Amino acid sequence: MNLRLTLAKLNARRKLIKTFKSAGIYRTIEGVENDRYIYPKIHDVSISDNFTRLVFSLPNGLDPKLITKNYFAFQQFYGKNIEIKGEIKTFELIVYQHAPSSDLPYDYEAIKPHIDRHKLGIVCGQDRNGRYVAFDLLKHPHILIAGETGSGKSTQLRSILTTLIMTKKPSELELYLGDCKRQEFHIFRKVEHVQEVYSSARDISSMLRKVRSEMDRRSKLTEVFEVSHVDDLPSGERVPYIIVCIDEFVMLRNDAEIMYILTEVVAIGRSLGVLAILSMQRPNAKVLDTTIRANLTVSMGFKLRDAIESKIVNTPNAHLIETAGRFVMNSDKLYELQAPYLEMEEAKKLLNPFMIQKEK
Ligand SMILES: Nc1ncnc2c1ncn2[C@@H]1O[C@H](COP(=O)(O)OP(=O)(O)OP(=O)(O)O)[C@@H](O)[C@H]1O
Repeated sequence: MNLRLTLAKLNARRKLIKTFKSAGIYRTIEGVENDRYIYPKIHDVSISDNFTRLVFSLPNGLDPKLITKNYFAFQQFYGKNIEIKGEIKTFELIVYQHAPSSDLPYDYEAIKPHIDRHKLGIVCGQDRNGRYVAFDLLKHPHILIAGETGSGKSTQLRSILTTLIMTKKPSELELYLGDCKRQEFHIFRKVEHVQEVYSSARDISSMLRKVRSEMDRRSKLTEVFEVSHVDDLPSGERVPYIIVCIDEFVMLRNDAEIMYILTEVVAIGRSLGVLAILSMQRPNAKVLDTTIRANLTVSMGFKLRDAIESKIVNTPNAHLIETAGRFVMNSDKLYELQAPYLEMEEAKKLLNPFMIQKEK
């Protein structure tokens, strides 16, 4: 092996041990004279043109959440362009040479194969290697999208909803949309999948009451047919998935009934095929410090204002993002992704075939 590569690997390994030390990622065994520290074990270091990859595993008994909590320490040592994969014991730290591309025009044909693998595929964006990342909303139910004004969260909502509409039939998916800023969802109003689009708290409240009574009905159906998920109902009883999507839902925080129903949706909706996507500009611990937060299993943190907001949203370092459309996603794993850019006019064109005449 060439000497330069060996040295580079040794350096990367040393830096990782320093990171563990400075972030307190180790187990302490208290001894009579001296305490002993057990650090994670580094199994492999590989270096390619574009990235360095380090694989390590935690000593038994060490809380894996320490890794996500100390994401900043990894960035302090390795720079901003890193990604950490892994869940319980074994993790991969990938240190990239370059930031992800900031130019990713929305391309339905390129996205489709990635979401077709899932029952209810959600397109997220591309990672640094140009790979699309998508997930199944049924497996990771309920999404929080946060970001300050101009960070790209409405564009992301638009791309997620447009993609869902293009991939699912109206008999498979129903959308209930709350547009508190009255800016975003008008383009979906006439789409066949869209049951309702409302802006005022009063209307959104009555829309959510309908969703709740549908949840009650589905709950009874699952009891009668003794199944644990609506997908397992007999074919004659199958129901479409429902997605409740509310842009800037913090504006509704004073409406107790709305918050109550949203809490119910995120707490029990999954097995009933009722899922939520909520967005907010200013993450607010009061609004999120409830059952709602605990049940939103995916967070997408676009540019946030400060470290406190990044912490509330659970997307470390989202406040350090500099580019619109870039975000940190936390769905068990952390990703840094670039969202597809879908302009309003382009979305309208894509939605055109799904428009129907509706009563006012
Ligand atoms: N995925 C993207 N790729 C490149 N540029 C983007 C992307 N998303 C958004 N932008 C740029 O950022 C601008 C603002 O985007 P967007 O309206 O989605 O932000 P926002 O966070 O929803 O802001 P607001 O809360 O004010 O509505 C867009 O007009 C566009 O120029």
